[in-house]
Amino acid sequence: MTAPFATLAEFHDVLTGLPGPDDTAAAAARDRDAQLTKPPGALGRLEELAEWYIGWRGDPAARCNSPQILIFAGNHGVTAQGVSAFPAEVTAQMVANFRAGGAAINQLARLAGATLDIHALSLDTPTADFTTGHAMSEADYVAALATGWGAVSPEADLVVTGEMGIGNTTSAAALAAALFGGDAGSWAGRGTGVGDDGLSIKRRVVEAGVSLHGQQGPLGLLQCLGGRELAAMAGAIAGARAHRIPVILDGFICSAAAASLEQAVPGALDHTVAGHLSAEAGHGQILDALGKIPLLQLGMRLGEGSGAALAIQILRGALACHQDMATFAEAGVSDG
Ligand SMILES: Cc1cc2ncn([C@H]3O[C@H](COP(=O)(O)O)[C@@H](O)[C@H]3O)c2cc1C
Ligand SMILES: O=C(O)c1cccnc1
Repeated sequence: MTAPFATLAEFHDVLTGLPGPDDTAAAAARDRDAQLTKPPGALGRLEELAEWYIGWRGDPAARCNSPQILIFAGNHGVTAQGVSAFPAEVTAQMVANFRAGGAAINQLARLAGATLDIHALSLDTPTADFTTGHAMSEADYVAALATGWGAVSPEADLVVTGEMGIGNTTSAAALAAALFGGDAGSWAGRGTGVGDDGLSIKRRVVEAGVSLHGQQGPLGLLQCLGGRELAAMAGAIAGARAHRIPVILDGFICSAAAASLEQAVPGALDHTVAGHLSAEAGHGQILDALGKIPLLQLGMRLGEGSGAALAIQILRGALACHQDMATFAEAGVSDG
């Protein structure tokens, strides 16, 4: 679908006007849950997950049959400062690997029966180094938001947003630091595995980025400190909501990009859940600030949408129980 915005101001307006959940469908889900053959609350978070999903789909009989995993790839000028354990060429090499089926996300997408769409965003033109200027011009930024928005398939019933971009944990750390405050350097983690020297550089880079751009508003911060793949994830998260498609967020980078939306328009992430808690330092702080409790905690720190892809099965478990369990009346089980 073509994006209904051509400027950042228009994107902000669109974000403000996106639909909310269907309270009637959510109430029907709550009502049915109370009749299912289990003690009240015994399925724990699966119960709220089913109600959340059904509310956003607006359909009491909703199932998750057609998940779509989107991977956006971008390159970062800031890598020249030595912030990653891997060279920038790896971004394009991994895009080729995704297309050939050889990455972790290919295996997890196949298991989930999800479509996997790869969008490489101007890999030959890295963003500008955010310690000296805006990472993206407004035109580049809006184009990336629009790519994300347009990548969402209206036929999907769930979206997972993932990314690939060497250097993007530095970008995400700077964005989170600027959005949430605190000691800027402490938002930097080891990413692909930088040593102590690399981590010191990262901390200084994050501090420099925050001191240069920290006065921007949330969507301006995504332009100044983010990357094309972060902007595209944000655009896809917003675009999914326009179709009433719930979203499972992935790790640190995805959550930082998503947080810009929530800071710009509170409630903008209500149609999302956190798929997992990444091992990257700072992810827990972002999720706490967003009020999101991750579904999984597996010590993963990969990105690519991998943690969120695994969480699809948790959502399916919630919906299978909700839709297919017998009620007390149907099964002839005495209720409490
Ligand atoms: C082979 C390989 C596959 C990956 N898949 C995801 N990432 C992850 O690591 C990168 C971020 O870490 P940093 O900021 O330290 O560069 C991103 O591309 C992210 O998706 C990968 C990284 C590598 C090396
Ligand atoms: O949590 C993530 O998204 C992450 C962490 C480290 C490296 N790449 C991605």
